[in-house]
Amino acid sequence: MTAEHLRIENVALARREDGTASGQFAAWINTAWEGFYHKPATADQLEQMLQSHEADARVLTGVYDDTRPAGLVDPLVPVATFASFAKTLNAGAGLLPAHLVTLVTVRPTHRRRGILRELMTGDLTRAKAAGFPVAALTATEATIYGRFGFGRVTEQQDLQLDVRGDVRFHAAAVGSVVQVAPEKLGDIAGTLFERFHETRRGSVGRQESYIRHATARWGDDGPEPDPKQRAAVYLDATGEVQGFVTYAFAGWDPKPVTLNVRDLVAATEVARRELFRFLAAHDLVERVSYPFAAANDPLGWALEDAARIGYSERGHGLWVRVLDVPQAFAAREYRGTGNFTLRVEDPLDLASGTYGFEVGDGLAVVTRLDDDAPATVSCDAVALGPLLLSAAGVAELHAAGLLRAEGPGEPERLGRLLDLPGLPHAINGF
Ligand SMILES: CC(=O)SCCNC(=O)CCNC(=O)[C@H](O)C(C)(C)COP(=O)(O)OP(=O)(O)OC[C@H]1O[C@@H](n2cnc3c(N)ncnc32)[C@H](O)[C@@H]1OP(=O)(O)O
Repeated sequence: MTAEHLRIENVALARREDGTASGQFAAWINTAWEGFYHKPATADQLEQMLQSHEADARVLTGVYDDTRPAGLVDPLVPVATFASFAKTLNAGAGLLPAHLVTLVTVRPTHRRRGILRELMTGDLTRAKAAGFPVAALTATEATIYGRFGFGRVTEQQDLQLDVRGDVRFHAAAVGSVVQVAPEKLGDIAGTLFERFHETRRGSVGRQESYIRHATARWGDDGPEPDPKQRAAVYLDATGEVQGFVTYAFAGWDPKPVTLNVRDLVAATEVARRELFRFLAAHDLVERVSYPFAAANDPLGWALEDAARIGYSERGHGLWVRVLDVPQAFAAREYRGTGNFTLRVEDPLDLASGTYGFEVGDGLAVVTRLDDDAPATVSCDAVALGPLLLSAAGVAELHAAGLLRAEGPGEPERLGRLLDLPGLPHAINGF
């Protein structure tokens, strides 16, 4: 529990009479930025942040410590920040309303006193009451959020493509790539992402900042225009736009000379391949670096020489917390026909219970049973995210100790119902 002198307050997305961001909003943003070691926001940046927060309809929470000496500290400055907003998660057979958590910071003077625990517990409880079947976040450190029932569902890594010489692809080029001014991506970027999002298991909806980045109104250094950014779109043989990429030259000093992809969204695998072919065709550049590669990126199969690809910065991507088991697991795909009973133990008591699954025709009917109904398999809340998105096979989750199956051969039988081809993947963070 936080101490009595700490106040938890909702921070309004408010403006002063002159239209600029309110002092409380400004102090909240600057505290959150300080938590991630950014410089304080300029007035223009604050306005950008306010607009994007309004577009996302974000809910901001600040924690205030009134015992700090008033002469030394502006009382509007929080000691902790926490934000959430609503998007969707592609669970495989449908898009689930998803409660997204972001900008969690606690000042060093107040850390490890239970502030995060209190904020997260209250927030997830309210999200469940509001009807969200899942919550999600992208984490700075892997060891923080499992205790709150978030399980890792995607991996992401930097892909480095060696583009020295002639990069050869198995398939002949199709369609065409057109270089465009980034501002032309205004409508295209959102539409293409929605097409990707509707088809890719594990994808999570994008916040407003992605459009601002795509159009170079925001750059790598924050919410301000970035003239370094370039853009291109891919058109298929019928002339329909099927993908876009934004990228920037990293300069002549870092070696190898690198082109950094900032965003690449393709509605088809062919569009993705052709955008990489375009990137690989840049003269004077030795390497193309792409930051959102999946654990087993398909680009390797497109190249005659897969050894041109290297990976670095392998890390966790999206973390998912199931809040409502029947609703979440009804939006997932299944295989075969059969049934099983799952018991969930949840330290926050949000998803606890025993659930019956009747699987058939690629879907499942999931119902809550009496808590003491016999279970064929049991797990803690932290395993629900990976199980929901089939981020690992049942046998792997069982061997990892995340799933406990009650009989010989049970993991294999459940795997035949639950294991899906391919891995979930998300191409954004928040
Ligand atoms: C979704 C996002 O925004 S990800 C970004 C998270 N923020 C950051 O990384 C910025 C820098 N770090 C911080 O601001 C803080 O240290 C936070 C937010 C990570 C933790 O806040 P605190 O208030 O200190 O956490 P709190 O005291 O509530 O700890 C809750 C639990 O998490 C654990 N914990 C807290 N921080 C960490 C950590 N960095 N690594 C591992 N465990 C942690 C605590 O041990 C505690 O465990 P327990 O309750 O099971 O015994």
